[in-house]
Amino acid sequence: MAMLWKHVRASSPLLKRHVTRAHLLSRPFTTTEGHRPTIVHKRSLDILHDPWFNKGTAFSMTERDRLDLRGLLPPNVMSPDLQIERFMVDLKRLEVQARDGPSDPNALAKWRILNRLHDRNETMYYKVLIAKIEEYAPIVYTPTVGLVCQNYSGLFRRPRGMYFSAEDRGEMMSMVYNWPAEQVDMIVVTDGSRILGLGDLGVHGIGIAIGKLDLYVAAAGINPQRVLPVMIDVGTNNEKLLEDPLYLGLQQNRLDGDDYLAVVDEFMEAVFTRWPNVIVQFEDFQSKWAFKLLQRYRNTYRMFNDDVQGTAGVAIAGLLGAVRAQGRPMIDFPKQKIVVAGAGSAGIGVLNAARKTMARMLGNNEVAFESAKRQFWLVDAKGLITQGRENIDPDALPFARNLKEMDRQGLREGASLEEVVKQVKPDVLLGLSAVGGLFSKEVLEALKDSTSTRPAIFAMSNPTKNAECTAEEAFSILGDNIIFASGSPFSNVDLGNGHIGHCNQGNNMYLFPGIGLGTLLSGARIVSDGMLQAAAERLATYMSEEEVLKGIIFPSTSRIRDITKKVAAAVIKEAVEEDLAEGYHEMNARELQKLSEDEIEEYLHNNIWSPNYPTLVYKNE
Ligand SMILES: NC(=O)C1=CN([C@@H]2O[C@H](COP(=O)(O)OP(=O)(O)OC[C@H]3O[C@@H](n4cnc5c(N)ncnc54)[C@H](O)[C@@H]3O)[C@@H](O)[C@H]2O)C=CC1
Ligand SMILES: CC(=O)C(=O)O
Ligand SMILES: [Mg+2]
Repeated sequence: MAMLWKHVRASSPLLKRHVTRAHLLSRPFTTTEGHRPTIVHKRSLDILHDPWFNKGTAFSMTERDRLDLRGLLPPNVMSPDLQIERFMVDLKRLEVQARDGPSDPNALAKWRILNRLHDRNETMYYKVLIAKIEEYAPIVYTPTVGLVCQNYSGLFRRPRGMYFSAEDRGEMMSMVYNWPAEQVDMIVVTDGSRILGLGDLGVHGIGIAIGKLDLYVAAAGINPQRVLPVMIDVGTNNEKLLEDPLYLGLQQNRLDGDDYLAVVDEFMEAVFTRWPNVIVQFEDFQSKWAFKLLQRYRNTYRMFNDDVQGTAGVAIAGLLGAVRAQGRPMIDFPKQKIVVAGAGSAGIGVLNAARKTMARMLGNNEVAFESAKRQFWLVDAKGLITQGRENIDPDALPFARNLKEMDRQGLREGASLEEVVKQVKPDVLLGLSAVGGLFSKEVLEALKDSTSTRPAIFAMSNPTKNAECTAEEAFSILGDNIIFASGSPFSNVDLGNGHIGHCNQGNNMYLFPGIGLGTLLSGARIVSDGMLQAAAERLATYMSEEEVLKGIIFPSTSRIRDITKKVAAAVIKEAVEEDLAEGYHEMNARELQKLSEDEIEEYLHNNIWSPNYPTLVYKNE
């Protein structure tokens, strides 16, 4: 974020007056929209160079006069729509020879064009993104964001977000005031240690935090002036980066143990001191720290881990959708046999949530919880995990299979994925391994013997090249009577017999924006398990019976604003029911409790940011 913004403030003073409930519902709290003007303390070129306020050729003549802009822009005043049309001509030129979206060879060039727009005019950038989210989510988010992080030292132009490094110990509490915004609603923080399935990308991983926050703005309508991408740079263990003279981060090995914790603790204290109501989303931390940090902070701060908790919710929704797609009721979920490849933060997060969901359906008692774990077979880099595994990871231990039981199934410690699929004949094969092609021809062939009437394949690893299999591979080997979902988007597959294999995108993008928005507008003290469960259940019931039977278990990204609102409403309701909601701005806890479901929707509708240019008025500071 350009430092020249530092002394600029958008102020929209809240009028002190008696506030009625109807007024609370109807009045947007976000600053830059609606009819009230936005006060700015700069003029002339400074405005044009400020992406928060710049409108480019859309400045009206009166505004040009008022802000000393006359003569600094070409004379033709353009409507926002025409402005976008002109921008699109440039962007579309690249698509002439493009293949399908996800494997688009021009994806990086498109990202550059969009990023330049982001740098000069945020309102227009988000207008484009929201209008064409299906087309540009794969550019600003997975898969292209992975490529961006891998090439970040060359792509880096203007800084965006904040960097807290191991060198900043003792300074973070004051550094946090260098950020120009008085209010920050959402932080996405990473330490760059496991970016998508691409491993340790060090400081270049900030691209993932930027991409996730783009979705917060586009899907959840969080005001872009109140989001903050953060990189915690504790070094990197990536040998290439350690030796690369162009690397932008600290060239030292990652801090570990208490030294590492001290840096993250200091960061959390600093941001919550300046912005006590902020929500912090942890993103792409290596599994080793993902669980520990979640346990360390989740009962004290408003935070959640997207890879552990967001992914779990999306997977639960997808797994329940797969049951419905077999023409069975969701309550049959505890009968599903599920093989999971990948025992990292994402895989274990999914398993814990799936086990709890099954246990709830089976009576919600200790016996149900114990028996539910028998539905899962967990395979990692060393094969099937059993109680015979040496130095077993404590997070995987609850899912380690009993050796005698496995013997009866013809399996052993370390059995290969193919062997496991052959013996178990699972209903679901779910990959969160980060290994592209792991669901090989042999593994998919073995799945043909599944006892399910409609087996499901979730190749959830990102970006596209890390997907466990492609849609084409799954449908060509198993035919169209399957459910297919992937973390990064694939195009539907034409099976040549008049049948189309439907591709779902199974990505935490369907939940994290709604979890964040619901937490923000409820003012929940923490992000509880109940709130996460409510979010997942809302996503699970979003698709109609007819869609699910066609194999469509997740909405298309073009519906992301709608699903996000529904998820946020479910989160608010749950936060109120659990007595965690402390309210947001003028909507206090008591008022929140009185809202009906319709009123919650209205409250949400009125408090989400839309990309419209506000009228700007200059005032001396
Ligand atoms: N679709 C989505 O919404 C999400 C997808 N992911 C993806 O999940 C992947 C994994 O993420 P994490 O769990 O955090 O990573 P991680 O690195 O902690 O875990 C990877 C796991 O895969 C296992 N593995 C490696 N090779 C294997 C093999 N040949 N067979 C079976 N297992 C193998 C490892 O032993 C490890 O347990 C990443 O690609 C990430 O992009 C993560 C979060 C959300
Ligand atoms: C989607 C996501 O959060 C990941 O692949 O890590
Ligand atoms: Mg992630």
